[in-house]
Amino acid sequence: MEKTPSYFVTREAPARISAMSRDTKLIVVVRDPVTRAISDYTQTLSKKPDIPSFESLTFKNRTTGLIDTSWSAIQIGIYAKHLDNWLQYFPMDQILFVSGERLISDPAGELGRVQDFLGLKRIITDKHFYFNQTKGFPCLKKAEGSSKPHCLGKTKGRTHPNINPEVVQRLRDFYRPFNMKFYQMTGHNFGWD
Ligand SMILES: Nc1ncnc2c1ncn2[C@@H]1O[C@H](COP(=O)(O)OS(=O)(=O)O)[C@@H](OP(=O)(O)O)[C@H]1O
Repeated sequence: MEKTPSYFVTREAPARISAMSRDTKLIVVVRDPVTRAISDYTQTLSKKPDIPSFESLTFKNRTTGLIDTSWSAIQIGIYAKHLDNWLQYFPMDQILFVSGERLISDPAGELGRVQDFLGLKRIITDKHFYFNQTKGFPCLKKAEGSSKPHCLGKTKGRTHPNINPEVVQRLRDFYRPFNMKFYQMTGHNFGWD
């Protein structure tokens, strides 16, 4: 498996994948774009501790509240815009949007949707997961080819920095219309607003 959020937001990706096979099934994990942006920033911060604050990168102009939509952490969360681009090449029924929130609260349920979408028998169920209190996330009871439990690594599920609540609110307001459009396009309310 090869995965990166870059595919979803790269303009040329749908045409290229369609040229390989028009029957490709596409799976995209989406989460609240505000949390996503903070998660993205947290990842960059872990590699480059000297970067400016989240708050200062968010705005083109802090006084007017103008958001810097060219900052990739913010740009990636404008899901409706990216989906528009994919729909030029693929029908909606070839794209599955997995809820990042439900992947944590109900991993078996969300993987059930993935298995159905791929036309697979539902092999992965509730029985395969347990909630690991230390990790704070669901983990596999048995990893593939092993009898031991397995959680994702340290780079998944990092603690996010505290962000100024006014900045978070401004971002919520910014994303709301794009989220609404995304819910309409997918026929699914992800519950971010
Ligand atoms: N079971 C389980 N364990 C740990 N983490 C989990 C799990 N399910 C979902 N997540 C969320 O996955 C987020 C990181 O995955 P990504 O796909 O964004 O990582 S990456 O972009 O490929 O590096 C990661 O985001 P952060 O919390 O911001 O680190 C998690 O919230």
